[in-house]
Formats: sequence, C-alpha cells, structure tokens
Amino acid sequence: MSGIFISFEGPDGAGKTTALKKLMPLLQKRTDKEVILSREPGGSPISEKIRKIILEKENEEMDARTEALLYAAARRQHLIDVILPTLKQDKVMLSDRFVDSSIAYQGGGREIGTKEVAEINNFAIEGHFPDLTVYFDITPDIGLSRIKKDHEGQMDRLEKAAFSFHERVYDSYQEIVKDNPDRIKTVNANQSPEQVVKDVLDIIVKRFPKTFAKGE
Ligand SMILES: Nc1ncnc2c1ncn2[C@@H]1O[C@H](COP(=O)(O)OP(=O)(O)OP(=O)(O)O)[C@@H](O)[C@H]1O
Ligand SMILES: Cc1cn([C@H]2C[C@H](O)[C@@H](COP(=O)(O)O)O2)c(=O)[nH]c1=O
Repeated sequence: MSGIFISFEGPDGAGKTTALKKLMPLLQKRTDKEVILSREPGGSPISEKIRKIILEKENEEMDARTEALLYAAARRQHLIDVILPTLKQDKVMLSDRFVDSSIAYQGGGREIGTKEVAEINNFAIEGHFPDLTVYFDITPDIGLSRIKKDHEGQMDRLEKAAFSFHERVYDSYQEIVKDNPDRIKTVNANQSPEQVVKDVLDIIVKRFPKTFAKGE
C-alpha cells in the first residue's frame, strides 16, 4: 500500500468539514499525487445509506450497540470501496472521521466501553489505521453553540444527544490523543478558520515533507 491515509477527528462543530474544503486545494497544489476527500459515516453508496439510518432523528430508540455496529459496518464498506483502492493507487486519502470517532462517541459517549468498541472496529478495519490523524480540539459548549447558530432546526440524532454525552465524547477524545502521541496531532480548533487551516497544513507538510514539497 503506497498512498497516504490521513483522518480528521473532533467533537461536533469542531470545524473539520469547513477546514477540509479549504485544505484540499492547498494540499493538491503541493503534490503530484491525487488527493481524495471522503467522510464517515458514508463515503460510498452503501455506507451513505447506513449513514442515513444512523443519523435520522426518528430513530431515537436505536440501541447503543446497534449504533456501534452500524458505524463499524459503514466503515468496513467505506474501507473496501474507497480507502483501500485509493491507497493502492498511490493517492492521498483524507477521511473526515474514522475509527477514533467510534471509540470516542460509542465507547465513551454511549458508555459501551472503549475496549469493546475497539474490538468490533478491529474486525472491520483489519489493521488499516491512518498514517496520521489530525484532532480538532474544541470543548463541547463551543462546538455545539456553533452548530446551533448554523442549523439548530436540522441537528441530527447524534448532535441532539444530551450535553453530558458530548462531554463524555470530549473526555474520551482526550484519552485517545494521549494514548496515541505518534499517530495523532492536535490543532486548536478555537481559532479563526484561516489559522486552523494553516495549522493543519503545517502538521501534514511536516509529517510528509517529500510528498507535499511542490511549490515550496
Ligand atoms: N474556526 C471556526 N470558527 C468559528 N466557526 C467555525 C469555524 N470553523 C467552522 N465554523 C462553523 O462551525 C459550524 C460547524 O463547522 P463544521 O461543519 O465544519 O464542523 P465539523 O467539525 O465538520 O462538525 P460535525 O462533525 O458536527 O459535522 C459551521 O457553522 C461552521 O461555519
Ligand atoms: C464516524 C462516526 C461518527 N459519529 C458521529 C459524529 C457525528 O455526530 C455524526 C456524523 O456526522 P458528521 O456531521 O458527518 O460529522 O456521527 C459517531 O458517533 N461514530 C462514528 O464512528
């Protein structure tokens, strides 16, 4: 596998999607490798169908373990349909969320347990961890207030969960970051969108200087 796999993580409203849209062309300018952007849950036709089931507000009664299995199933299909083919073609794969989201949201937030959730995800991803993960650090009060300001009426099932759930997600992410210092690098997401993009770009270029050397 010769491509580069980078995931982006963080609590709801951290600004990943906003930053990734701006980051994509900046990265593409610096490399001859094709840069592909995808997201989880989703990113391929079957996984997008699973995403709909997971996030629909009507599915309030969904059991926590069912939710964890659905995220892992969507991830497996995304891996097979998009991530592995992209890496085999020597491209750069950017994924807006990956396995750490399940550990933080289902393991921590839903209190299933990080070990249990890691186990079903190990089955799904068969060791294909990202080469680099950029964690967008934002406290749940700030992240959720951004979302409420932007689209309160259209908040999905996860975004609408209790504040204590989002606090557990945040705490769980802090643990994951602490436990994976080589793979995960943190960006302060409570800065201007421009500064966030600059910081993320710096991290990626520093980690893969040869790949992103064009135009230096
Ligand atoms: N640096 C920033 N400062 C202030 N507001 C921001 C910043 N970045 C993004 N936003 C706003 O915050 C909201 C959430 O941003 P975005 O959708 O990019 O976050 P996200 O990390 O993808 O969230 P989620 O995972 O919940 O979808 C949007 O309204 C966006 O305009
Ligand atoms: C991959 C993944 C995601 N989640 C949560 C995180 C968000 O609340 C939603 C996804 O929405 P986004 O706007 O596309 O970020 O799902 C999760 O709980 N577990 C996961 O594995």
